[in-house]
Amino acid sequence: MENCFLWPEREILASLPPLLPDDGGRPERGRRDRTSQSSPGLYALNSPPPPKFTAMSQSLHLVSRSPHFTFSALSSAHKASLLASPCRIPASSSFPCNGVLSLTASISDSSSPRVVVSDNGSGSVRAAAAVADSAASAAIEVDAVTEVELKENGFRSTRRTKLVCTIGPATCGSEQLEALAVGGMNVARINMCHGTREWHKRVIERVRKLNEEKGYAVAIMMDTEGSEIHMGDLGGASSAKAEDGEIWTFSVRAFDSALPEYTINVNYEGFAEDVKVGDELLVDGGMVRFEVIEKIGPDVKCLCTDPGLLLPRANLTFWRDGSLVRERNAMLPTISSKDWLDIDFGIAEKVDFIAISFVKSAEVLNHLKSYIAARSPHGGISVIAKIESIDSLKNLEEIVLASDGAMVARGDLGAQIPLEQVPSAQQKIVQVCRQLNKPVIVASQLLESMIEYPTPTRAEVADVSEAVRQRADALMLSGESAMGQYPEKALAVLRSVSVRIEKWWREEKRHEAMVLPPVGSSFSDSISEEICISAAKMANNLGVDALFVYTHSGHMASLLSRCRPDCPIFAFTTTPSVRRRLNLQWGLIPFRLSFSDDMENNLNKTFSLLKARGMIKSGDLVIAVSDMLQSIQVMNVP
Ligand SMILES: Nc1ncnc2c1ncn2[C@@H]1O[C@H](COP(=O)(O)OP(=O)(O)O)[C@@H](O)[C@H]1O
Ligand SMILES: C=C(OP(=O)(O)O)C(=O)O
Ligand SMILES: [K+]
Ligand SMILES: [Mg+2]
Repeated sequence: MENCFLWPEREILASLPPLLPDDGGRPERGRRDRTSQSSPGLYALNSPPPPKFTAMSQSLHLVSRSPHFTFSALSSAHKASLLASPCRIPASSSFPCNGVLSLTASISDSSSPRVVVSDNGSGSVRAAAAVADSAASAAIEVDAVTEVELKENGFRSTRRTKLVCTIGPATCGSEQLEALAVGGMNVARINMCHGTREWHKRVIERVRKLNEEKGYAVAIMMDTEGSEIHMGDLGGASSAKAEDGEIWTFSVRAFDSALPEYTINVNYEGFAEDVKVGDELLVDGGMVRFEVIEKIGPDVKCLCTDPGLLLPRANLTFWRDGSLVRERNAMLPTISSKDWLDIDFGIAEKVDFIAISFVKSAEVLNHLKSYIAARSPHGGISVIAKIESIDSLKNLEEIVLASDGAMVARGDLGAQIPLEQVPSAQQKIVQVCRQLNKPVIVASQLLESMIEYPTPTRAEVADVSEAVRQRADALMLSGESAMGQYPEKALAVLRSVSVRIEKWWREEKRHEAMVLPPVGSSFSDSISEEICISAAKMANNLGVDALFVYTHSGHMASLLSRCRPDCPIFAFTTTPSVRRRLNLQWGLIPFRLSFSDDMENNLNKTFSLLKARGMIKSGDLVIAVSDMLQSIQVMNVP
């Protein structure tokens, strides 16, 4: 028994190179390879399923003849409601006929099986594949980096956790951007708190050009500045050192000429009125601390009590008797007039995501979404709510519900609540997002030391691991990629830690039993949810190689992603912008593909296109779902 534990342990050590641009590790074996698994030790540890393979192929054939198969994929609650009220299925729904009877009828109609369990040699399949082959115009687009990763590692070991990189002076050039794309960046974030719109526009253009010319699908996220209180630009200096015992002046005056020595500009006009003598002033959530000792008109004199480096535009908070002071600054609008101009810029540039800083309630998100909808009718922009204030924690559920996704913005959050409360807040936010089916990004200081050093601390690796283990959709780099010395190395660490922890977690089979409450508002939505939950469960139980989802809006893909299945999810969508936005969601490999309502045709076309590119092979076991036809199909790739 001990050996069984030693073997995989050794494999882990052997395949874990030191901070390793390589995703480390061997390909996880596909379903068919498992039968030839030569090392029984792995299975002794993992305790899954040599017997399952034989049982599985038998049950597949059995299942193909069972008219109840699709039906049993629905939960008993929905079965009951389907039976009780067939007329609730809207006539416009994508069911082939109306209501429940058609569901059973179509299943028992063997010429048009809704549950297709491969009969690989079937002439009709081959003929259809030939048709698909000849339709060479129907090309398929997938991220060039993902394609290489799929081919090299086998698709069961592709990375499920998505990676967001903040672009700054260290990474704004085309070559640096390309290096990040190659390194696995799924989303490039631009922070409107820094730089000019022209600067950001050039970054967007470079990313788009790389996507077009090199076949990447990097999405763009624009992050608003928000109405936070922050310091000015330090008169052009890249930083300033504040030493213990020094007295600095924080002023709301506009200085025409150079800043006087030991003077800091503050962007919030009410600052001098709001602070009181004795308050504690925190720069960047405590990286430097001051005590307010005197107020003289617009100037506030402060004594440095914790020395440190002041960075341009660093965030400021002030505390009284151990609590954050939120006086009039709490009344500042979430979206400032400058933010609205930035949002107009984002809409004009067709960014994929707009992240809103310091969200306090759902109201502002609803307002913004209607603003965007009126100006960008194609609906190509998702709104991400940054959870980084006390108010956003108080109103977490309504905010997440009103958003298209959320960010655990730990930088500012840690300046607004005690640091020791940040981990539980993170866990809660990740969980709420998962339950409400919204993608969630864990951000800030994941690899902070890598701004200066080429290797992360062990504690940072543990922090990244925890976010991956919580199954957050995405991890984000801030200063590490924007202005650090080792942006690519930092990205490589996120990548290798993600892949390693995901694999470990699958092998350990310690999947959390998270209850996924219904999120749909219509009956048709509920059916989609149940189908996805069932398909994901089947995929795990049968050990399938991939889930395929055909989706116009991306919704069905996100429902599958929410289930966090063991196998990757190939998400096919017709729209490039949907494809880019799916890049933020856990486990999804987005493809652009034009497809029809004819699922059999879609599948055959997909199989032949993916086979031609060496991304799947005959015999791979696939489960397919779609938002055109509410069905689950199980088949081997012909
Ligand atoms: N567009 C930019 N131009 C210049 N510096 C930037 C830019 N974006 C980010 N940075 C630098 O990277 C650091 C980390 O980025 P980020 O976390 O997004 O901002 P912040 O520190 O203001 O929260 C910033 O403090 C800033 O020094
Ligand atoms: C991501 C964050 O926001 P920003 O970097 O814009 O301050 C944060 O506060 O953690
Ligand atoms: K910001
Ligand atoms: Mg912030």
